[in-house]
Amino acid sequence: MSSVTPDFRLDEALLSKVLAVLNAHQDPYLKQGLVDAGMVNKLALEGNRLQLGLVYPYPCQSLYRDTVMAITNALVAACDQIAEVEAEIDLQISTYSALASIPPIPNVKQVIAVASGKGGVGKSTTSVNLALALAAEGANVGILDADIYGPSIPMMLGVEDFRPVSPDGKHMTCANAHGISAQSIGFILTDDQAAVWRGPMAAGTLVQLVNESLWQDLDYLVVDLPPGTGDIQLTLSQKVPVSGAVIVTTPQDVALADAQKGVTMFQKVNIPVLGVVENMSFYLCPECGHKDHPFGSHGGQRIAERYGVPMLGALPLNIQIRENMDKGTPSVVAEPDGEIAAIYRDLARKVAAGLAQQQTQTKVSIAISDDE
Ligand SMILES: Nc1ncnc2c1ncn2[C@@H]1O[C@H](COP(=O)(O)OP(=O)(O)OP(=O)(O)O)[C@@H](O)[C@H]1O
Repeated sequence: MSSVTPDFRLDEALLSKVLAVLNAHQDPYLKQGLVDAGMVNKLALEGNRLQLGLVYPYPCQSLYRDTVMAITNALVAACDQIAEVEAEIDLQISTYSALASIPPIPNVKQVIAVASGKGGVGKSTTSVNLALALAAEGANVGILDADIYGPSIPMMLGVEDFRPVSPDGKHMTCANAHGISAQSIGFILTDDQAAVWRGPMAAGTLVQLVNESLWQDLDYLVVDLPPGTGDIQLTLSQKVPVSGAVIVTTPQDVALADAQKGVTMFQKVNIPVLGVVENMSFYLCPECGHKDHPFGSHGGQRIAERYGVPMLGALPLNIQIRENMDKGTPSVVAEPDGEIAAIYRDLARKVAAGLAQQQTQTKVSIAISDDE
């Protein structure tokens, strides 16, 4: 997956042993050994310390430490010459659009469209938490609120008062919230003004918002589409260089029927569907811990199976998700170590791993010796 030429400075016998150990370590999201995934780009021995360079094509920095620990233990056990491992980990994400005919957005490597067939299923909630989870895993992220008839992202990110300015008379600044950039039609228009727009006008304005915002070197731009599978969604998917789409649904039959339309819409325009998120999937009674399925069960899984796309995750119906949103601090930042944040981060890693790319962003150095 990495385009970097590997720099291996070990003698042949040690090199083959080390590569075998590294390839026996499966990346949980790419489902490949580290060597087969093209992630090993540097190997050198200094005394009994192995210097290891790893390149990730998707953000997962919360897993780095455990990965390095597991690799270190395996290498130390298998190779007498190695007593410790010093790992340097890069994140490289490359520019990619599913439709080669659409030029890339300046400063944006990949665009993830988040869609739902039906309104109110939690599409914006998912978009915001997905964007924040990608950022928490080490990526530079922006979010575009394209939900023209109900722009809720300014409120969800606690930046309702932001008003864009245009330093060059051509582009608009974005809001910064919890470490991500955000742009919304809600920063510019009142709800009443946007609600009366007809499809073509709305779609045109949204394409303008995508292209004329001052994005700052984004790895991912998450686009929160309006609900439905009509003209706006179609125009956006044909005019914006989308890399992949995520479909949000609840387990209810009516939502599922609409979600299926969403999957087929993207498949028709050759945009890969990265998977389905089932929101409000279950309810855990805070008193007795009983798990209930108020909207039915396994609907998202059925859609995923029918269309051959991954099931990305299931979020509970949980009052804290709504309360955190209403306060402008989504669960991923309000309770970063909580169970909800963990589900969103897993979802983010699955989405990003599904997109597969490269370009150096961050460098993290972790050194673990065998006496830890
Ligand atoms: N898993 C959840 N548990 C509890 N409340 C949730 C959950 N997901 C979303 N909500 C709440 O449900 C409401 C609708 O969510 P959201 O605005 O994300 O839906 P949407 O699909 O984007 O809606 P629209 O179609 O209007 O754009 C919000 O008040 C949100 O806080």
